[in-house]
Amino acid sequence: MEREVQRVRQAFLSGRSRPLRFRLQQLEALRRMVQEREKDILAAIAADLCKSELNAYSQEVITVLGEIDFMLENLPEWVTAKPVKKNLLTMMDEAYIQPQPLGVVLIIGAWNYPFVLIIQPLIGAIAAGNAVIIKPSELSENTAKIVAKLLPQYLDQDLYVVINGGVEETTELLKQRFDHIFYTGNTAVGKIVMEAAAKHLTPVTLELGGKSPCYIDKDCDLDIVCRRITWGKYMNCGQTCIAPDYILCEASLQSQIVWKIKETVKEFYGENIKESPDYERIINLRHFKRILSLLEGQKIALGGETDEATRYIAPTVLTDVDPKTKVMQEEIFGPVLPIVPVKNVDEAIDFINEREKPLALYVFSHNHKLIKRMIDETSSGGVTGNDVIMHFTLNSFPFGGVGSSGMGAYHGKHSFDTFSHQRPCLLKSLKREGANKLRYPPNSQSKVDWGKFFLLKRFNKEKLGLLLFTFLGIVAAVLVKAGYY
Ligand SMILES: NC(=O)c1ccc[n+]([C@@H]2O[C@H](COP(=O)([O-])OP(=O)(O)OC[C@H]3O[C@@H](n4cnc5c(N)ncnc54)[C@H](O)[C@@H]3O)[C@@H](O)[C@H]2O)c1
Ligand SMILES: CCCCCCCCCCCCCCCC=O
Repeated sequence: MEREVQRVRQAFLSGRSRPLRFRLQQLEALRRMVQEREKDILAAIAADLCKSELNAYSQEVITVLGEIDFMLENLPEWVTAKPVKKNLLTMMDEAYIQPQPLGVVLIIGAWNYPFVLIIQPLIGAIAAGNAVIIKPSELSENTAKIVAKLLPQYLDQDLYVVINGGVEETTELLKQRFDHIFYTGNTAVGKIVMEAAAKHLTPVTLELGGKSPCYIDKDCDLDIVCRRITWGKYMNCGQTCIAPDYILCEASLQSQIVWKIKETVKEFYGENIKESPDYERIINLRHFKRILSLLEGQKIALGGETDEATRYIAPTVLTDVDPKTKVMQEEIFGPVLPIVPVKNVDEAIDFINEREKPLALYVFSHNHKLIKRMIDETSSGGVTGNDVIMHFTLNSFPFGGVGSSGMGAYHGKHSFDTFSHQRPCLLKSLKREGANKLRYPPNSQSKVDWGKFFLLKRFNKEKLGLLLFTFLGIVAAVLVKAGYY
């Protein structure tokens, strides 16, 4: 492992990942890979998650292709040095910020969207000029294998390396020194990653999870609300980091919500959900059993049917859920939707604020002021009003969590920034030494007064007179030199 990381570091130190032309060429090669090997990639995702190729394409490949196009279009502008405002002490100098690559980056992916969750950060890391080691999730083994097979056929083989394996390999990998670690997965492992990173003072981006609430106000169109929630909750069989985890609403709305979700489930997946190409399965038996255990003692208002052999769990809704029960203590990450009755929006806000900060928050209402209030008085990684999931699709947004749902963010320019160091560069001349005397010892009150003037723009009357006098002297000298006198 150590030798592998060394090999990637040597490739980075060769400097070839830095030129803009190289980065663009690698991103174009990555796009070619996705387009030419689309069938293989879709088949691998399908095998891992029992997902139709159409769904794999629209949930993963579209995002990847959109991100590459966006980078190719904007990267030439992002890599350029940006001049900054100067103060009176540096007004004659060159001052700019130069984004530079961090070095060797480790990307650790999760299994639930196994392709996009490693390739989207990879795009950002390449765009910023880094070398990258990618560790796909071992739970989505087909995607892990195809990525390890394809990447070396299209990208620089020493700069971008895939290492496959399980907990043992990841643990070994985390002992090495990286310049940044980008981890996607659960919060418990996030802590392990951060602890390992701390040993080398390596900065981390942690894309974690949590329970994303969904508040439904009584002033809204319940047909539309339930259609949108059904889409976001049962997509990928509920195994989406930003899926609505639970609903908060007035108790009287529950029966209508259940009825409308039931109708929508029928509309989306047909009478026989098991036969639907649009309904996925739980990733493995451990997660299947974990989700089933969340149903114990609950009032099942819809669904609840399961099949262990195929790891099928029907779209399920629970009503009158007690917040103290297990289903409300951990992220569900499956097709189970609890409804927790609250009296009003005040109680909903308190409910959210008494818990860990979620990755996403959803609010449904005709009342724009209520949505704004919910945003102002709570905290979450991202928010979508009157819909779910959709903020993920906008690459002008930073995507990430806050508090226990994560730290740092990516997508579009935010990925470029995450994998770059914003290096301040000040270029002075070796001339004009007279002006520098001000900061050299021995110090004096007069020097401090001039320092206050130059840096804080604060001056006393005496200094103002002197300054005016100096200024008039300079003007007179210029006029004399120009031949006016
Ligand atoms: N914020 C996001 O963008 C995002 C996206 C997807 C999933 N998630 C979250 O991830 C969670 C689901 O993913 P998961 O954690 O089950 O995925 P997972 O089991 O695939 O684990 C994620 C990665 O961590 C590694 N890992 C697991 N145990 C480890 C250990 N003990 N030491 C070191 N590395 C270890 C795995 O090899 C894998 O690469 C959910 O909480 C979900 O909300 C977040
Ligand atoms: C054919 C129509 C395209 C619709 C686009 C909808 C995109 C949904 C993307 C969902 C991906 C969510 C990934 C979240 C990562 C965390 O788990």
